[in-house]
Amino acid sequence: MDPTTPLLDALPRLPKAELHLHVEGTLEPELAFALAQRNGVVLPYPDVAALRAAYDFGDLQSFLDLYYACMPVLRTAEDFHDLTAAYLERSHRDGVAHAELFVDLQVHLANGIPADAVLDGMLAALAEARRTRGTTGGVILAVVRDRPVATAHEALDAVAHRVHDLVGIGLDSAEVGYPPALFVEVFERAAALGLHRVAHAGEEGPPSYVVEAVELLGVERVDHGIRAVEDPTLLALLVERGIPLTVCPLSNVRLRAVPDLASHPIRALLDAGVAVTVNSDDPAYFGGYVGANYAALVQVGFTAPELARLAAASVRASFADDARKAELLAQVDAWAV
Ligand SMILES: Nc1ncnc2[nH]cnc12
Ligand SMILES: [Zn+2]
Repeated sequence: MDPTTPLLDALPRLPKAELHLHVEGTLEPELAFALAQRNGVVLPYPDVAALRAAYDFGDLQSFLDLYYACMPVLRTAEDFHDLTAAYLERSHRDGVAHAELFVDLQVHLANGIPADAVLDGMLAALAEARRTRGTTGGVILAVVRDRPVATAHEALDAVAHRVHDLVGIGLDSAEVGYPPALFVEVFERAAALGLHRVAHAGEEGPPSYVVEAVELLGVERVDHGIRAVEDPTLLALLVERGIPLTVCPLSNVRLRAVPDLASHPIRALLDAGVAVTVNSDDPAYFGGYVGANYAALVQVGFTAPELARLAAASVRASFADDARKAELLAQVDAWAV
């Protein structure tokens, strides 16, 4: 027997929080075509096989082009419900007990979809998952940084009447050329509305973008953040302030942010004392849900106690309430291979 088999078999029983997950990045090709048919939308690919065959990315932008090309199939609250429900069901099988989902609201608004349809659909699926499986979580409004800043304010305007339905604000999409400094006012507004703050930084962009996200946007977590490894002063800042990174190993390989898993900086980040969590980013596109990301770490030598520490870090870094965190941390503690 492969010596890693018992650990791989036990991984789904390890309770996890998934903190870096784009709901639109869970759109499997089969669902994309089903929704296209339901809504009379034409996808720029003839069939599921052709769409899946296009999943060969050279960098973040080549992925984003395809990701945004699929988004027009999402039109109704039912669509957002079905997408979110499919993710929550799938990730439950990987042991996800708490999930915080990004949504690119600006893009849906630009496609003519009301904010309420997006949120109603997602929240209905989250409520069902809570009722039927005990899964907790929420929605993070992701600011699409390569669209005009005014449209980020419009997205905030569109949800201001129900801001309690969101857990936070984030920052995603094409990174290089769109530094966090451009979004100071948007994040100040979100903070005044009581939202938690996170931002993608240091995925493809330089370590200085991570510094800006921390110092100018006041983020509580950094999404990706892997290029922080290049700057010892920044690493010390992340450790001192206790700012976790939501790392997505398979995403980084698929988008060629790193050459391969063996050279991924996750080990160096952990050795530096940074709080690291493991997440799937856009699992429909990157070859695996969060379980596959943990399993990939097993292949590069991570042990059961190390994976349990990563899961515990994900719970601590989440925006779940203290009682829920304590409950999940006790479950992580009790996990045995
Ligand atoms: N990996 C990623 N980086 C930036 N924006 C994204 N939107 C969806 N996935 C993303
Ligand atoms: Zn992301």
